[in-house]
Amino acid sequence: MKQLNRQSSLSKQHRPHHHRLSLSRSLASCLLREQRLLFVLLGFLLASSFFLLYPSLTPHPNTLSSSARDTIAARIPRGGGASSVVSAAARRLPVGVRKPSLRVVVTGGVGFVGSHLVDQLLAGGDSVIVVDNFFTGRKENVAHHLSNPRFELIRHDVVEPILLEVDQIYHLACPASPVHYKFNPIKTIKTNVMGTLNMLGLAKRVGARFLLTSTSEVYGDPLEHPQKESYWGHVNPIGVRSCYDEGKRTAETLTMDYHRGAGVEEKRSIIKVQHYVLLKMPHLQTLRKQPMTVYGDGKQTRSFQYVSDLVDGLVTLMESEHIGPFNLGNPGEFTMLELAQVVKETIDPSARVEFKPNTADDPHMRKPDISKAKSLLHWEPKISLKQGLPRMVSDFQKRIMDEK
Ligand SMILES: O=C(O)[C@H]1O[C@H](OP(=O)(O)OP(=O)(O)OC[C@H]2O[C@@H](n3ccc(=O)[nH]c3=O)[C@H](O)[C@@H]2O)[C@H](O)[C@@H](O)[C@@H]1O
Repeated sequence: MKQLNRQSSLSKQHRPHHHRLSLSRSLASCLLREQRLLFVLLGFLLASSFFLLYPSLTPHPNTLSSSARDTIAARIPRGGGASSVVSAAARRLPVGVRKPSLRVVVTGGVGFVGSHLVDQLLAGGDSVIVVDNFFTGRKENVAHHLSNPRFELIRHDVVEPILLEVDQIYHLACPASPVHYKFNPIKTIKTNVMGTLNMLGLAKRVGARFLLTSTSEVYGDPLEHPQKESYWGHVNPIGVRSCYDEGKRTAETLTMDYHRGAGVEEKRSIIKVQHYVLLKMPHLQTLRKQPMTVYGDGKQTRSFQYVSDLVDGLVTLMESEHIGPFNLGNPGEFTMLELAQVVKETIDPSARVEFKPNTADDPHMRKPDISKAKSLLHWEPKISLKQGLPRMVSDFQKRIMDEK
């Protein structure tokens, strides 16, 4: 009996130990069960990330080779700033992952900005289709790509619909200088409205990204200085320039409406807008040995951007996940008289200035605020007016030679 009691007291003494043991066992088995689940989850994650990354890791025949990168670098003197494009592209892609080749449409691609953009896209390994009606653009601007199998040139007016299978659309087609857009104002507004509608319709149908090149003219004669993207502008809606200013503003409205609508109907379509301040320098007149025309008293201010900086900004914006508008301009502000002086100093000290009466609704000042592009796109122009002018001389001299 004593023994029995001792045993029962012993078993009582051992019970907490047993209890702890069984507790830790059940805890261990529970952990093991959970770990199993953890291992299953880990395996699933590894497998899915492998399959997601696999297509981009597979080398594509058209992906950027080191020699293609050299080609970009070799173009820097002509376009300038291309090295920053390579670094901008590299910034967004993980190490070892190459940019897949895309099919890209550039409307207005034989124009001044368009042709420099085409150079860069082809150098980056993309396939490019240019759609242009040759209103102001010239075939010579893209002649060096005609034998490239990744390049296609279509003579087409964007006011008519066009069907293409593409991944990205850069919509640049538009008469751009006052002389050209005032030449046929009805056609100018038709191009901006119907042309933009047609290209947006295409973007929606094929799920392509869309980028509209707007203009700083949407700010009109601004009452805010410098101009932020949030500024609504001060535009004469019935003046002689409104076919262009209001045309581009409507094009922006359409783009944002398609973006908002497309967010519901077509999730793949990411629509972007941008403004920029134009650079077309230097005065071709100086190179042609003609006097430089300065309208009004020449005290109106403008900002001038070197074309490669702009192209860099356009590509960076298209590749990013941000929706516009973005000011892609150079905040350096000059009066027209200061510009004429810089042109004289850098191109021809004997160049003369000829004053002419100013055109109606000419803006008094223009300077973009680019803080949004700087903080979100990590983009800013690199080439100043003084650095840009000499670089452009050889390019423009070649254009003048081609004209003869
Ligand atoms: O903000 C600006 O100043 C302009 O900058 C660029 O224009 P840009 O390259 O300077 O001017 P052009 O060399 O005249 O290029 C315009 C291109 O559009 C083409 N275009 C013009 C009119 C038209 O109806 N369809 C069309 O395809 C022209 O043939 C030309 O190739 C952009 O293409 C314009 O959208 C923008 O308005």
